[in-house]
Amino acid sequence: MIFGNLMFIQKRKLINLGGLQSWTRAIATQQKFKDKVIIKVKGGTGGAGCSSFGREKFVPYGPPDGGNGGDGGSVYIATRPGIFNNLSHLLSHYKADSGTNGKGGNCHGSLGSSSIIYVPPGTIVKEIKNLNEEEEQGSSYPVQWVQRPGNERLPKVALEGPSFEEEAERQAQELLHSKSPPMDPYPIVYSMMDDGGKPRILCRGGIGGFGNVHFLNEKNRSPKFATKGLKGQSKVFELELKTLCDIGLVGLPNAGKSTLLNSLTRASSTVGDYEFTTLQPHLGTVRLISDNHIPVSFRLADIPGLIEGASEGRGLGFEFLRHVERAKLLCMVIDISPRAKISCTEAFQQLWKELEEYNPDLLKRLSVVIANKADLSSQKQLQGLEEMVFNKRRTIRVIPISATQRQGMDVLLRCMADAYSNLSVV
Ligand SMILES: Nc1nc2c(ncn2[C@@H]2O[C@H](COP(=O)(O)OP(=O)(O)OP(=O)(O)O)[C@@H](O)[C@H]2O)c(=O)[nH]1
Repeated sequence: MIFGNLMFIQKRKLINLGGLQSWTRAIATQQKFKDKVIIKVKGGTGGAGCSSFGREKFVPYGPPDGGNGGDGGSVYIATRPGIFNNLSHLLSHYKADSGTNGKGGNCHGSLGSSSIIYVPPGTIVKEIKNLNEEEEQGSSYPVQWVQRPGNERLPKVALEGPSFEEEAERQAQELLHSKSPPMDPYPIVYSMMDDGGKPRILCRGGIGGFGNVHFLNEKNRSPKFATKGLKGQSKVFELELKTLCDIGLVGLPNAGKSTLLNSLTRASSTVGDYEFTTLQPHLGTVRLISDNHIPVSFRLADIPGLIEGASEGRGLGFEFLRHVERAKLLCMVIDISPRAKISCTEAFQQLWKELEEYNPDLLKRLSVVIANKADLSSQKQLQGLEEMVFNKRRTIRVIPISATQRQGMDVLLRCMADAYSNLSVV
């Protein structure tokens, strides 16, 4: 609690530092954005089998009746679109529940409950380490006993063939192989797409132990041992969000990207009359009905402001361009008001140049140029921009809007939906 208060005071102090005011306010209010995380995942351990014998009135030495232990739960991964925008909600460790032990009277233990890790579509999952690789080597399972076989009293007549211990080990291996799950690919690599949330396995739970009833045979009529449950798989995964959004809004700082995102979606990206208000991408989902009465939905991201020299690492530089690469389509947002630091044609040229220098393929994704702050600008400025865009590529549309006054939104949305639908068809 004291630590919490200190943090709060420190933030207040920072905010009052004159020139840094705007920067710190932005930092203080923005959530963490993570696009790459490493997680450790562990399946649950199987419950132990039970060694017990039936006891009833007039039956003092009944048959073995130890139940099996329950299998440990597994850990799965699935997509959940619209809930998570990035990977910041993930923890560093995930573990499924263990199965419970078997009991006498042939009562089997219950299965450990499995867990599912949810990620946004576009996440790439890679297994980078198998923590129980040594134990999994070879074709035999590492069997552990609740009570070691061979401790029981041996029959008076010497038996031929394998010892109790060897026989029990062979039986346990046979049982485990018959219950073993299908082999998973190694290493696991999944590309998590919007596939209706179908879970995929990360770590399987351990197989539950076998009760003593399984070890009853001609030679050993009273097996006083059972197996312990196996450990669950334990692996380390790297998760990376490759596709951030369907449409990315790119533009110079202060162009009005956040304002536009907030007015088109339910997102609440920080808006401020200063540069670099946005330091991390924010996402929102646009849902609309197309002219053909078909519901269309796409994810829109407000990508932090691009500045001259970003392709050489200036400003948010590579960080910014990495996010741009993850958008399927791009829309440039350009401030066409006379208040803008540079003219709209210069801004367009600068953005074009930076994207081209970083990766010329990015320009192929450009479908719309949004001429924002049209409420403050004259027709002449808009015409100048339209001519320049037309000369660069005829297929790019220029749409004048006012994000604050919500003017021109219908045309813009229709244009975005068309571009997105064409992309989906391809
Ligand atoms: N008059 C007018 N002002 C606008 C319009 N859109 C945005 N603004 C203002 O422009 C300023 C910057 O808006 P933001 O949405 O924070 O700009 P941004 O592009 O997200 O800025 P960065 O976070 O620096 O990249 C704010 O003061 C907005 O109110 C508009 O259509 N008309």
